[in-house]
Amino acid sequence: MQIGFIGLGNMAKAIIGGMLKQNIVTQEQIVGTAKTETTMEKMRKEFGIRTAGSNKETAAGADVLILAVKPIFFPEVIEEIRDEITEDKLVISIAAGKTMEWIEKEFKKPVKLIRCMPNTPALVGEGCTAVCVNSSVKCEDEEFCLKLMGSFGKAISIPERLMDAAGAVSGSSPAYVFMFIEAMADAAVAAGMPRKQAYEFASQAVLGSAKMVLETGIHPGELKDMVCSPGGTTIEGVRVLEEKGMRSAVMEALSACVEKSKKL
Ligand SMILES: NC(=O)C1=CN([C@@H]2O[C@H](COP(=O)(O)OP(=O)(O)OC[C@H]3O[C@@H](n4cnc5c(N)ncnc54)[C@H](O)[C@@H]3O)[C@@H](O)[C@H]2O)C=CC1
Ligand SMILES: O=C(O)[C@@H]1CCC=N1
Repeated sequence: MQIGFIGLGNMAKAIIGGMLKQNIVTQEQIVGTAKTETTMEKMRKEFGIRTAGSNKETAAGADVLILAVKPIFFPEVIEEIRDEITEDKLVISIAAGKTMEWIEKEFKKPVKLIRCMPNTPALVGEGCTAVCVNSSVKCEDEEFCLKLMGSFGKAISIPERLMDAAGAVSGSSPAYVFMFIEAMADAAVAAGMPRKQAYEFASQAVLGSAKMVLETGIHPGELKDMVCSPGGTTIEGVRVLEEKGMRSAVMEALSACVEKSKKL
């Protein structure tokens, strides 16, 4: 089984790093291409994977081909590899916004196609990938894809109409969570804490809170109430967050993300 990557940027790196860490595939099974030789050299050094001389070569040698370039480059990449995509090959797109119907039309022929929306926490085995498939994909291909994407976190099948929402709440949301961690750490630094320690506290609090939601099944609102002692310190912060429109800001941000995805 050869896994090909077209595009070796942030997301491909996270997926490759995650797959190798979990021993789901070996370095010898991964081949990829990027725009520049510098990127490919870095990937060979960092992950020990192979790189090919062209996208065509990567596509030709791959049983499973992951398209990991920016959505805007899809037409030129598909044009380049079209002839190499035989009906036995599984093509996985991780691009935001590009529907399976649009991608298949670009290929100008039926393609065994899976659309995924991963996120960068894949790199540390805590990714979350939304998966949907087209009608050419067999049950065992979908199972295989869920296993592959599940090797570096969770993999969840969803209908394609939810892909834009998945992009916001999962694909993009790590960026918003990192901003939240930075902001909390900045406040701790302002209150005198050394920066390194501030990141440690803020990150562990986010990790622990997320675990509580996932593992206890208790509603996030109830978990919040458990932190707010009557007349205590936390509720003062909650009051300020409500006053500054934190929930609304987050909802507006994710809605903007969904809208942008629909336009890609
Ligand atoms: N970064 C993220 O957190 C996530 C990204 N995605 C999707 O993943 C895809 C890639 O995004 P990033 O990794 O963030 O982008 P990036 O800019 O970090 O990487 C893109 C890669 O594509 C390569 N590339 C560009 N044109 C090429 C061509 N003609 N042939 C071969 N390689 C080419 C570049 O050299 C680079 O290695 C996008 O479609 C994005 O929507 C999906 C989920 C999360
Ligand atoms: O910003 C982007 O377009 C990609 C898609 C999801 C996360 N990053």
